[in-house]
Amino acid sequence: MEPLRTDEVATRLVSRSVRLSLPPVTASLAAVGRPRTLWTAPDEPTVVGGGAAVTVEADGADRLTQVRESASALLDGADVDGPAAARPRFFGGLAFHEEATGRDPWADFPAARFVVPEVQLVFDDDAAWLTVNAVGSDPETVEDTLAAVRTTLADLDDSPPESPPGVSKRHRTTSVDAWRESVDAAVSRIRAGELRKVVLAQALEVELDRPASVPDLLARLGETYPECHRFLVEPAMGASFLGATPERLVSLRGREVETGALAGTTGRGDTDDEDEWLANELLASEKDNHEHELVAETIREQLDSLSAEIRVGERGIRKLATVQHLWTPIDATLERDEHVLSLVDALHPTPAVGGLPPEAALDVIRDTEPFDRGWYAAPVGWFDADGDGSFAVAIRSATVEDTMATLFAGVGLVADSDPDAEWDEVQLKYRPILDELERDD
Ligand SMILES: C=C(O[C@H]1C=CC=C(C(=O)O)[C@@H]1O)C(=O)O
Repeated sequence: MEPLRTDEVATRLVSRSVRLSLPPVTASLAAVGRPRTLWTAPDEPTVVGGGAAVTVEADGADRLTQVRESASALLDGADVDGPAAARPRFFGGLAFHEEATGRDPWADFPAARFVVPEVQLVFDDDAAWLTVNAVGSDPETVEDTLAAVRTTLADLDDSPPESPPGVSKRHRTTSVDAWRESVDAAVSRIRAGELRKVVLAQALEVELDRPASVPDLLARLGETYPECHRFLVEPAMGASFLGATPERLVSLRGREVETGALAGTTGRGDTDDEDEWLANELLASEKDNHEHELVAETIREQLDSLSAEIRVGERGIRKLATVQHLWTPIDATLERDEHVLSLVDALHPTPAVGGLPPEAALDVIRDTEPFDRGWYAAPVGWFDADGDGSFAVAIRSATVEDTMATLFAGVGLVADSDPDAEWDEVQLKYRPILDELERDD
C-alpha cells in the first residue's frame, strides 16, 4: 500500500476492532466518554458509543444532502480493519423542523447532527465488538488506544439499574383550557377542508429530586419496553435526548425497506378481558382507523416512486406496557440503490407526527404549539458507508439535563377528535418516561 501523505493522515478515518467477552451494556454506557450514543432496535445489535471521532452538522432544507455528502467524503476513504458488524457508522438525528431555533431545552441541538463514535461497542448474544475510530491518527496509535479501552471495559460490573430519581415539580407548557382551544381551532380547520389531519403535541417540564442517571434510565426503559427502539444522543456536555419509541421510521438493507404505520391509540386494560375489549374497540373505531389510514396511505405513496414492489401487511394491534396502537407493517423492494437518508427525507414527517397535507399541518403546528419541538418526533438513527441504515421516530422521549427533564407527547387530530379524550391520550403517552423518573413511594 502507498504511504499516506500527511494531509491524508490528518483527514482519514482509521477504524480498528477487537472482540470482547460480553461487557454489561449499562455499565459500558456509563464508562464511555461523552457525547454518549445508545441505539437498540428490534432485530438489530445494540450499539453503545462514546466520544465523537467525527461530527457532521447541517441545517436548512437540504440538511440531509449536506450530511450525506460530508459523511461519504469521510467514509469512502476510510482505513477500516474489522468485520462488517463493527464497521464505523454515523449515529444521530434531526430537528423536527428544518431549522433549529436554539430555544430551551434545545439550545445545543442543531437541525441535523451525526457523529462517528470514537469508541463503538456492538453487542451480540455472547460477546461484543469494540471499535476505536479516529481521524488524524496513524493506525498504530489507534491500535494502542483500542488496547487501552479494552482494558478499561474488561472489569465492568453488571449491577441492576438505580431507582428513579423522583419528581419534585411539574410544569405543563399547555393548560387544559389552552389545549381545548387549540384542538377546537384545529378541528374547525379540518372540518372546513383546510387540512385532513394534524398532530399537536405538549411538553411537560419536570424538576427531579436528584440528577437522573441516563444509563440507568435507559436500562429501566429497556426492561419495560423491550420491543421499542431506545436511543440516546448527546450533542453537548450534560445535554441528553433519549426515548423508547414504538415507531420505526425506516430501515434499509441493500434494497430492502422496512417501515410501517403506527397511529390510533387506546390504553391498556386492568384485566385481560378489559384489555381485549379496548383493543377491539380501537380496531373498530372509525375515527382511529381514519387517522391511521392517512398515515399508511401517505407512506405507501412516498415509497411508490422509489419501489419495484411494496407489501402492505394486515392492520393489527401493537401492545406496549402503557398503550396499544393500530399498526400496519409496510415493506418494499427499491427499484435502484438509494441512501437511507433519501428515504428519511422522503418520509419525514409522516402524518403520524405531522399531518396532511404536510405543509398546512406544519403551519398549524408552528402557529399553535407554545414550545419548540426540537428533536421530538423527528428521525433518530444511523447510517453506514453503503447507505444502509435504520431510523426511528423520536416519540416517547425527553431531554434530560442534570435535575431537569422535558417530556414530549402528541396526538393525531381529525374531524371528530374530542379535546378531552386527546388530553387524556397525551398524559398516557408521557407515562413511559415519567414512570422511570417518578419514585413509587
Ligand atoms: C405523536 C405521538 O404518537 C404518534 C404515534 C402513535 C400514535 C399516535 C396517535 O394515536 O395519535 C401518534 O400519531 C407521540 O407519542 O408523541
